[in-house]
Amino acid sequence: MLLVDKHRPRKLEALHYHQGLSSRLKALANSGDFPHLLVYGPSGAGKKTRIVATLKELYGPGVEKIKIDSRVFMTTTNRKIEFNIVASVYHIEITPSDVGNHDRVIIQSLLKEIGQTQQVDIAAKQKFKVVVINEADHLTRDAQAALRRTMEKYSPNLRLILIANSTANIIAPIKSRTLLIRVAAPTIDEMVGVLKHVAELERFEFSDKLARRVAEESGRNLRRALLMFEALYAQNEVVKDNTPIPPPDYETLIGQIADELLADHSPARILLVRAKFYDLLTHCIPATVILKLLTFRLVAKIDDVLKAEVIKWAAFYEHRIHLGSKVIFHLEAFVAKFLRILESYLMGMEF
Ligand SMILES: Nc1ncnc2c1ncn2[C@@H]1O[C@H](COP(=O)(O)OP(=O)(O)OP(=O)(O)O)[C@@H](O)[C@H]1O
Repeated sequence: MLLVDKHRPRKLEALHYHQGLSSRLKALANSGDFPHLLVYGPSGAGKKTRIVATLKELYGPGVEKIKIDSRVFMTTTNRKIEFNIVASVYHIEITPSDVGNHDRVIIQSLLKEIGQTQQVDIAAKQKFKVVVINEADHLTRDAQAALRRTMEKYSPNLRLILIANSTANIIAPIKSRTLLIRVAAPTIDEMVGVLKHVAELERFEFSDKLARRVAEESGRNLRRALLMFEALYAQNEVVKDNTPIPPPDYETLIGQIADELLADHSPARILLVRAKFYDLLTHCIPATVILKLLTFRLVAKIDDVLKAEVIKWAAFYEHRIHLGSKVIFHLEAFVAKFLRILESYLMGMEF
């Protein structure tokens, strides 16, 4: 098991930082009047960990016994869409953005079904079920409107916890019906505290100086810091204060893709790079993360006049990724576009 999972705190009291927030969540969970929540903050700040701990406070340890259900939904055009649900007796967790534009169907059918049934366990501490919605900021407008309606209609049986990176894409009526909770990224000192704690549990020698370097290089993303910390010990027999910190494997691979594209601009390169894209995708690296990192790597190495154009097309294909279903097409299309822009520039043509 990876350290990020092995040492993930399971209770609100065990969370290392933002103590004020933990005690507020605890008070809410015990108040008997739990509201809908919108939890937002940057990646790796500990949103999910905090929510799982809150659910435990609400329902007790039974909430940790989860199973994965695969369900099939029908769209209005009679297309079948498969969708996975993570559920315990007390709550369910969904990521509607997995089905792109069909997210409204999921929200409507699933929430209606849950909202109309009461808690099965009579001894449950709460009468309502909780629905955790991941990546709520990627929901389409239609899905958000459907969500807003369910919030009003089924509120006796249902509480929503929406997770998002930012509230910018969330419609105002949802914001006004939820309690907004911001989970800020931990400070470097707070991260050093967590890293030292994990090192102690694993009995690793870990100096403050090295902990600080890991925290700083992770960009205040705690998950990334813990992964880097683990890689550091897995790849080196002796770890010193100045041992280079290896970047995650997927970043190295994306760096290689960027170098290969810059070295040769032929169509054959696109084919070669495709295998690497598949490799990343099968390891569950989201296509948007691949596109973003690849763009940053490419932009750092091209002429200034091209930068704005490349970023514009990266944004265009990122949008396409959200709309379409075969992400590989859009990654390849971006690569082809990039090579065309570069070639045109090198040949002195308009791009
Ligand atoms: N308060 C905390 N104390 C100690 N460790 C923590 C704390 N919060 C989070 N962590 C660690 O950081 C890791 C990342 O946290 P988490 O998955 O909750 O982040 P997130 O904000 O939901 O990220 P993302 O938005 O990318 O899904 C967890 O696996 C856990 O090990």
